[in-house]
Amino acid sequence: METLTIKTASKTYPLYIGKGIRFQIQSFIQALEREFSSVLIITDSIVEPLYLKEIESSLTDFSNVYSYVVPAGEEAKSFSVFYDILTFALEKELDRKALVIALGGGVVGDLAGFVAATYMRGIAFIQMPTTLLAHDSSVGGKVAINHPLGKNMIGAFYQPEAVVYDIEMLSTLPEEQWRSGFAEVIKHALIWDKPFYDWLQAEIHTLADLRDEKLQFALAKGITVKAEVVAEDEKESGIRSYLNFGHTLAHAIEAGLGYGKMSHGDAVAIGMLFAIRVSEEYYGIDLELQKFRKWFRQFHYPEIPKHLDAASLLQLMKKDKKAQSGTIRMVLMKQIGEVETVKVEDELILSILEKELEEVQQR
Ligand SMILES: NC(=O)c1ccc[n+]([C@@H]2O[C@H](COP(=O)([O-])OP(=O)(O)OC[C@H]3O[C@@H](n4cnc5c(N)ncnc54)[C@H](O)[C@@H]3O)[C@@H](O)[C@H]2O)c1
Ligand SMILES: O=C(O)C(=O)C[C@@H](O)[C@H](O)[C@H](O)COP(=O)(O)O
Ligand SMILES: [Zn+2]
Repeated sequence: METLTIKTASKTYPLYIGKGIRFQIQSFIQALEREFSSVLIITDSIVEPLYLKEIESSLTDFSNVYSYVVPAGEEAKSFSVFYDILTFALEKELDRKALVIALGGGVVGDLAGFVAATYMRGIAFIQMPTTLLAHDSSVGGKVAINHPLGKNMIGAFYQPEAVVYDIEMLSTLPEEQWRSGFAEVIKHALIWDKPFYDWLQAEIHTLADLRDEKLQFALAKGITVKAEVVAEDEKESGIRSYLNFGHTLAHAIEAGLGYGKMSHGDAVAIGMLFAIRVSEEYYGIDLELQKFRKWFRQFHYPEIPKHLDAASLLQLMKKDKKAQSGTIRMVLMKQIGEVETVKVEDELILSILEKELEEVQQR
């Protein structure tokens, strides 16, 4: 097991990563040296039959352990599910000393974290990520639910007490979730760490290459990038926006298609290629987009859905949280490992979106 330390302006907490460590959850809670009155585990309907009992039975010190199971998938990051969990917590008379455990992927982490952030104005929570993608979502304290008009529009910055990442649980992930999560690993390398990107290029040719030591190495590297960024800028007043590389278009695609129709990571992969293309035009440089496309194709990321329309995507991109006074701000790449967040004219975005859609329609 490795222990990383996540330092932010509001809180410093441990991230434990290793195989089989879910069974040690009780000792990780003891290490917090705090008294908790009860535990509320929030999980989803796919993770529940796989891991919930193991976690419940490992919580040996508590007599009050409650579990709440939400439907699997992005649709659970909704007002109605959020409200139902709060109702459940109130009915069970959870008090301010209750502890929430988010057992699941990014959906459960974001949702349960937002429950913890708002219940009685904030109670403690622990992230127990179960997906590859959640190496990103479980760190840094962005918690949120979606609005039909935009992704993660209602949320908070609220850090967990600890992250317990048992990567043995990734063994049950379906192929498309490995692909989705790997997009955020690539993102972390692209925005911050060229040697890590070179290592990924050299070592990871198919998703099956992400095994054992390579998996833990890649995750620890990705988490380290995220940790370094949020250590400098917890609440996204500056460089934290780099973590949004690829997300301006990704979130527009997710909202435009309807939440859950395309995985977050697939949308981010499309969004990163788009951001690289915009960067080439914006800076007048050659970033060798075709090489990125070729590498991404090896993992079978989808293309931009051809039935989407450029003008509607542009409107959705204007709702992005980085936008200012109706002007889109995107994270663009100058070279691998170096990005910046800049205002981009609608005309440039629209023309590249139109070209992308035309090219996909012709294939
Ligand atoms: N807060 C952040 O900083 C941050 C960062 C990145 C992404 N996100 C958010 O995270 C969400 C995506 O997270 P995700 O990709 O983990 O999606 P997810 O939580 O929906 O999980 C993907 C699927 O895998 C299933 N699953 C989870 N763990 C499993 C396991 N161990 N074995 C088998 N199946 C399992 C889930 O039930 C679900 O069907 C999006 O809502 C995105 O906006 C947040
Ligand atoms: O942690 C961050 O900051 C990120 O931007 C990480 C992203 O991968 C993640 O999808 C995040 O939820 C996006 O945040 P948002 O503010 O654009 O909703
Ligand atoms: Zn993301």
